[in-house]
Amino acid sequence: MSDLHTISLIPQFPLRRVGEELERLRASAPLVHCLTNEVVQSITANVLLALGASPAMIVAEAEVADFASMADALLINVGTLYPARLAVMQAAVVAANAADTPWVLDPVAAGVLAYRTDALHVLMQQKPAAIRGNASEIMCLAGEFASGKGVDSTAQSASAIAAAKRLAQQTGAIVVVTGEVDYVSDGEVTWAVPWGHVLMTYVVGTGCALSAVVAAFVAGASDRLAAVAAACAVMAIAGERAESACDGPGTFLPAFLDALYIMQPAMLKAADE
Ligand SMILES: Nc1ncnc2c1ncn2[C@@H]1O[C@H](COP(=O)(O)OP(=O)(O)O)[C@@H](O)[C@H]1O
Ligand SMILES: Cc1ncsc1CCOP(=O)(O)O
Ligand SMILES: [Mg+2]
Repeated sequence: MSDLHTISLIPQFPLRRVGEELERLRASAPLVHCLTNEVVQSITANVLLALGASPAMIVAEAEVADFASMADALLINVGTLYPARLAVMQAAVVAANAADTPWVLDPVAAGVLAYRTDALHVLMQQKPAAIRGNASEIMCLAGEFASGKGVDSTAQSASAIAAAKRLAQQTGAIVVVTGEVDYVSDGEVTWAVPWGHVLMTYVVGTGCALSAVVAAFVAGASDRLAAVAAACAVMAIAGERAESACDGPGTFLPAFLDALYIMQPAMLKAADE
């Protein structure tokens, strides 16, 4: 089947379900343990707070296992990986799995460098609830010969749909490949999440912050596929609204945080009626 035919058959995730999932997140205000890179600490915490979740960046080796056990979800982002950080991430993942804390993997720059790619191949076998990456990253983890331009993708998300499905089947995780359209798959069912704006790629950390939002939505979710798709939709819709209220990257970020904060579940639910 051609790629174009496959894409045309992928249904759009319904706004009604986005509203329901956002309502659930706001009611539970999940505590999200973030082990992420230095570049995006602030945008990640601010995005989670604007949405109604509680971020905490607990990084000490002596504390991560305990905190991963008490958090509602854990984020592992390898953007600025080095040996001590990897050891801390491994300890957090083991503790999260022991405590049934769902965790999300952001494979920043998978395929670009051997050290992080090898580490990611180990991490992805440790039962992440979700994996969120751009097209180059997802294709690499799925076993294709792919390499981005540093942390950025050199491929379109549509060209990584088959890779996302395969990676979901291999790992048991919900897999998201982001780009102009995000695709979210459990290996059987795949949703398309449109909206968004290219200006989101001119502000560092929108992808990393999305992975933290995926963790927040996965916390306590009874339908993980829907939770992850809703996370993507909320970010994309906020990106689109922020673009229409800003002049460029500098004013995008505050407008984006405002759009997340004022997003109303009831309006999303009514939009499908
Ligand atoms: N061309 C685009 N048009 C609309 N939204 C986009 C576009 N590219 C990326 N996005 C959005 O930006 C966010 C970050 O995605 P992406 O740039 O793929 O991740 P990363 O920053 O990890 O490379 C996602 O919410 C995605 O939907
Ligand atoms: C620029 C950079 N360098 C290492 S991690 C990082 C942030 C990447 O953020 P994102 O994947 O959200 O674009
Ligand atoms: Mg990224």
